[in-house]
Amino acid sequence: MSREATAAPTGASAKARLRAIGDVARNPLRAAAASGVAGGVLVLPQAALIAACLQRALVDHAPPATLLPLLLALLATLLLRAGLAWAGRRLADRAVETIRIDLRARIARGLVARGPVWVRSQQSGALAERMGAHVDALEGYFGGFVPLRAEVVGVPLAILLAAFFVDRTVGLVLLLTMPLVPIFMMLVGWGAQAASQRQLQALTRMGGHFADRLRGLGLIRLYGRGDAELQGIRAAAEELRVRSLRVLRIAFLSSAVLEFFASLSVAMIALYLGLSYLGMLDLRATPLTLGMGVFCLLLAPEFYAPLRRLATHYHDRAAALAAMDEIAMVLEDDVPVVTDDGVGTSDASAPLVSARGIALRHPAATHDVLRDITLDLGRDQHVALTGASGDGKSTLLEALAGWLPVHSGSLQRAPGLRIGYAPQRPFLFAGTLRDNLRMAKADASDAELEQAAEAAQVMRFAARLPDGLDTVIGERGFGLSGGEARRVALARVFLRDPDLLLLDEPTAFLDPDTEAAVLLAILRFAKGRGVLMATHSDAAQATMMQVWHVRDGRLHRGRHAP
Ligand SMILES: Nc1ncnc2c1ncn2[C@@H]1O[C@H](COP(=O)(O)OP(=O)(O)OP(=O)(O)O)[C@@H](O)[C@H]1O
Repeated sequence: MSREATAAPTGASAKARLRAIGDVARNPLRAAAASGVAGGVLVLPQAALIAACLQRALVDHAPPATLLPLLLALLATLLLRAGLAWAGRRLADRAVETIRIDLRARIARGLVARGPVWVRSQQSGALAERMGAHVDALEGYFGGFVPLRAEVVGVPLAILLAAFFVDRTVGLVLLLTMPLVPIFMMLVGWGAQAASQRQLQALTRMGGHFADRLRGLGLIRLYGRGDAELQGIRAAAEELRVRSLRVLRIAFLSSAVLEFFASLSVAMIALYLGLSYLGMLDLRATPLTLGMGVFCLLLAPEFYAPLRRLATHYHDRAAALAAMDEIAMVLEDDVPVVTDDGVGTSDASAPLVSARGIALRHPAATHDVLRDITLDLGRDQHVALTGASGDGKSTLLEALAGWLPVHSGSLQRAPGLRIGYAPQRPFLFAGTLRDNLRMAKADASDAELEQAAEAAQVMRFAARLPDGLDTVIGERGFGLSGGEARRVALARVFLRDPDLLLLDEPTAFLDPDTEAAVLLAILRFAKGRGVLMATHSDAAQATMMQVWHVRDGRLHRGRHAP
């Protein structure tokens, strides 16, 4: 039997999750970082070659032809650096694309695993934001920040060593100013993550708000609420603007801090070199040549260049951490899992589903809709489920179908059980009726589709449509009546060839004639299968062997067929 069990949330931090997500593109990310470091270190020969050219041309007065090899080597270095930068960019882009695709797939799997009841409890616009804008918010982190991390360590270290080698004072200035930069960046970064999180939450809220209002546009017009709703959208957009500006302010501040320290230390080096040339400062054992000075001056800004680039991506890290917290809500990792405990039996008399003392509660609700439900449903057991509106019939069907995890107790299903569930509000996609039916069985032949449509009385209305089953219907079944949409859902159940049919008011909205035909089709199809049918219809109840009632949160057994 399969059993529903709740997996403990992993509770992983956003940082650990980001690391795990980056694992799918570990190699391109490493290669991008390596080309960044190589390109950065090449600044040493580049500066050395420029310095040597100037020394020979201006101080040694060497003939121009002798400079040619140096100039060619310089050109080769520049080309190599450009090539490495291009390759690094390509690799980082490829890594970002891989991560994006993988993450979106994981979010989709998370949504599927959480089930339609959970998804229904969320704002669809907010979910779309998590899949769209929030995933895109990781681009700057993986495409910019991550490859730069290695560069920030490797390149300044190489430059520092070279500077010490040429002039100890210059090396010392670089060494002393270096720690100031990360310290200030960290101070700024503390506020950045919280601000990014608030910005993303505002974005989620606005997306959710907007998508909801768009869907209910007809209703908004009907009740003349257009202006009031516009105010709501304006307020959500204003909140987003304020929070985005706060994030930008922090980003600019961190860049300004860095620029300040970088400029200050370059100025200190320039001052030291100038004073040395003028003979006003003498800290060296040997005289300072023009080439040495140029080399140091060229290297000084390059020393801070990776850090400056990292600073521009520093708020990307904060944004990525904030986005990760939002995305984690819909990832697959923390979803209750259905495990197979292997106690099932192929015995035809064994129940298809078996519940022991289950309590059912909707996500975010504070009380159980149903409690202490114990039931077995076997093959050839046909049960009508009745009860007052809102007493929990649909809730029980959703739990048996696996859409709603049980709150407590145990629910077991026979291994490999095929369930056909026709919900009260079936979801129909924009497309042809035929496409909508084929969802239940992708490889169904046209004959199979037509047979299922005929049995579920879909052909009664489809035959009158201009293109029959090839008629295009709108999103959520636009263009079909409530009764017609339910018959499409029933045809899907027939196509699925299930062991257990869970039908939620399949004959609601139908005229007595069509209802009788639908009930007959269900009965014919139900042979050798289990059926639980929620219904308010006396005619539907009369066709079932047993009637179960839900009342006051409990299940009561009723009539048995003779
Ligand atoms: N997503 C949800 N969150 C919180 N409560 C919910 C949610 N969905 C349904 N409920 C509540 O659960 C209770 C049972 O609802 P359910 O749809 O199962 O009733 P029902 O017996 O099928 O009603 P009907 O005959 O009108 O279809 C109702 O009080 C309803 O308000």
